[in-house]
Amino acid sequence: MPQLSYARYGKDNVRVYKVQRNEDGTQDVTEMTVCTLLEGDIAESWTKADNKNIVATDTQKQTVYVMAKLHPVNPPELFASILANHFLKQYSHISVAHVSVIVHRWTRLVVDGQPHPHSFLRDGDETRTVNVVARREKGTKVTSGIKGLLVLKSTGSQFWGFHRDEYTRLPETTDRILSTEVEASWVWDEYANLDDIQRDQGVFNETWNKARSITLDTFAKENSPSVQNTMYLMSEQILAAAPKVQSVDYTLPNKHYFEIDLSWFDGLKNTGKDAEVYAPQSDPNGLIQSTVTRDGASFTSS
Ligand SMILES: O=c1[nH]c(=O)c2[nH]c(=O)[nH]c2[nH]1
Repeated sequence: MPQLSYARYGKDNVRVYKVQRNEDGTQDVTEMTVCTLLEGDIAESWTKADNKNIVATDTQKQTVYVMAKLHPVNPPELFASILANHFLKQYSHISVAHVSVIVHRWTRLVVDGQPHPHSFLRDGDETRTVNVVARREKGTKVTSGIKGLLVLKSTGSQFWGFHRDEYTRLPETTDRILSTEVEASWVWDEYANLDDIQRDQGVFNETWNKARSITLDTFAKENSPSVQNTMYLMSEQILAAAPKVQSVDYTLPNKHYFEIDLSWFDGLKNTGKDAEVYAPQSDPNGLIQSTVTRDGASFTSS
């Protein structure tokens, strides 16, 4: 007999914008994309065509809008937790609520040397990410992150001493271009309830800013021996800076820039120390991933 061994459902790509009108006449804006997914006593919709326990995905979407009106949307960790816990409170047959939030950049414009009160710039595709899983009677797991942060350094990166055998063609290098699109996330110690998350709300923005600076500073300053080592140094520093973070994940593509031999054209020198013109590669790319946990924390790869 086939069995429904896992099911969840919800609304993805719910786009929400909220404005905050401040007393001094300035305005703040937040634009986000939300995904909600619910688990619980819902199997009979799949197996018996009985929808009585189905909170329609449209209802979930309307709830996102109502919660965004009734509650702060910043920090996104708090908003996602409010939303997830609302689903558990409102629907006794729902046992797990997953909420993810992607916050898009709207950076205040500087006009005539002054921050403009109500005009903003989309300065890049980088997003702030939050993933919350609230389990009935078990607490709320919050994961925060950065995605789409594209960086490049034109020197200060090496890669040598790697394993060589009959399949190896890559030469060793002590000076190469390093470029990656940072995806980083950090998992918070599990929260027992929404009040604890509310109490901690200041720490989420602070940690996001620190994680972003650590990522950028380490990328720029280290003479990197490998993407692997660089991401480990970043992870260690985030754990040191945020005592309530239990683990840090990085996913870093290695976006290659190939040297071009132009010696066929009048003996032009464009390799090694003479390399100036390179061919950026869209694919394939290296892909380096790791999870760094605090001492004693266990981890099983999925
Ligand atoms: O930093 C790197 N790590 C690797 O594992 C690797 N492999 C490769 O071809 N280039 C690189 N660079």
